[in-house]
Amino acid sequence: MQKVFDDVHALDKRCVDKFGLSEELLMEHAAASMMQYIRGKFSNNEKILIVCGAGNNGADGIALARLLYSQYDVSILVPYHVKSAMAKLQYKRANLLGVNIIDTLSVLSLEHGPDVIVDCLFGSGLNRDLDDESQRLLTRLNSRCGHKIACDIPSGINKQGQVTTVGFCADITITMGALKTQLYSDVAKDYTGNIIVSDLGVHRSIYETATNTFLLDSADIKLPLRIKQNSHKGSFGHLSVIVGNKTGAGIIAAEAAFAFGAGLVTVITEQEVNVPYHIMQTSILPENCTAVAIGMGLGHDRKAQVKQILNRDIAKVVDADLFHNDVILTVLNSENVVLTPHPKEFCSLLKRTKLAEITVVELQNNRFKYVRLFAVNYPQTVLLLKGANSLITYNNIIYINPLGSNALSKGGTGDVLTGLIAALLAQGYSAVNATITASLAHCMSATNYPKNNYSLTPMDVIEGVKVL
Ligand SMILES: NC(=O)C1=CN([C@@H]2O[C@H](COP(=O)(O)OP(=O)(O)OC[C@H]3O[C@@H](n4cnc5c(N)ncnc54)[C@H](OP(=O)(O)O)[C@@H]3O)[C@@H](O)[C@H]2O)[C@@H](O)CC1
Ligand SMILES: [K+]
Repeated sequence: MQKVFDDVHALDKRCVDKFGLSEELLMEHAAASMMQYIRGKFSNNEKILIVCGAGNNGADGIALARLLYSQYDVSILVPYHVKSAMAKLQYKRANLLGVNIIDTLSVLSLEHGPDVIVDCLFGSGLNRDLDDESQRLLTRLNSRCGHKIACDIPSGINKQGQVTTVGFCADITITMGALKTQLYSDVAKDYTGNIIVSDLGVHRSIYETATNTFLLDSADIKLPLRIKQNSHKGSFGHLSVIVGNKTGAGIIAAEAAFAFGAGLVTVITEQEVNVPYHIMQTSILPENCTAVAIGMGLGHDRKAQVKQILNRDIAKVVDADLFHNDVILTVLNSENVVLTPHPKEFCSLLKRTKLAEITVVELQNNRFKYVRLFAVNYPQTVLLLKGANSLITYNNIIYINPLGSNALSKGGTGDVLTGLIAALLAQGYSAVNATITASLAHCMSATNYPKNNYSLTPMDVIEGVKVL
């Protein structure tokens, strides 16, 4: 788990004030980390184009050019007059050294384009929409071949993680000092490539302060591995899955839960459904069940039974149609409840809770803002907002799961996730731990799928979970 910050300016300033480092020293480390990456990956004399803006992001790039000069065939493109004091200083040094400085892309030959393009146009100082010239430049850079490196933040991604016009499409983002929230918006996922952090003069653990946002990784998974030999099926919980009129959703969730360690799984259904022999079925909630999964494929029927189940003091994961029903309000802020909406369902939840009345577009442009709003008002409820980077919140902390893949953009995969969370709740995991592990398992299964990114089925995700 790594720390993530909304704003690192305060961290830069703290480094200067508290440890006596200078802005110039921090910048030297930023440039050196990009140099190390390039040296580790590219042999001498490769062609490198560094595109530098007027501020300190540009200054990072000009300093990088100085470090790479003579080992590589380096050019810096400086399309605007350099403005910041550091950019002016770095420009002067690069000039004295004899670095090739150009002001337009058209002087570079198209046939022998650069092997590496480093984007240092805008970083954390992007404070307005890109003008036409910058948009054209980024579009042309994106269309060129070559390994693409973004310095700090791909140019065009703003503080909210939005790309309002054009953004630099990087293979890798080398971000300075610490991870930033804006790199983990859903939109940013198509621009950042891999993300690595550069230390800035002190080790990252010293540079970073406290935060309430964390980035999950595969090491955070806690699989329900069984320890005691002296056990029986009841030792691993009894999950009830409420099956609605779209029966498939509940059955998929039940299958997923069985594969993820639940000792017993029962589907609660009004009419007999076709389930595998190892899954039981009945019409009322068994007394000994230890968790419930409810909402998938439920429609708007069975209101009385739904209300009764939601009122039972039992761990539960709530999904799908229930976000369009005021009955959801009855479970908010009770312990051991996990909500798993997709963006449209979350908008409905925000409306029902009277926290906000917004469109899906507004939500997707500001996912962190609205998840925090919900978290502040319902700190005891675990929320998992689905997306390219799913966000999990509990107790005012946000956990980002960056492992999602487009292979999961399929009907039924959400029902698998519900089943995985419910399986862990049934086995006694806390609501937040169940959600973190299930969310990671879901994504890791999809990533491990050996074929391609279009043919994954919910059953493949379940199969993958079996071999994590
Ligand atoms: N602080 C530190 O200690 C360290 C900082 N570091 C580095 O500094 C970076 C932040 O530098 P920064 O604050 O100078 O901002 P930056 O991203 O270069 O952009 C500002 C310039 O862009 C301009 N501009 C903005 N939007 C625009 C638009 N749409 N279209 C056109 N122009 C636009 C804006 O113009 P202005 O608003 O002044 O008119 C200004 O000239 C950070 O990302 C990291 O790489 C590291 O070296 C580590 C140490
Ligand atoms: K950049």
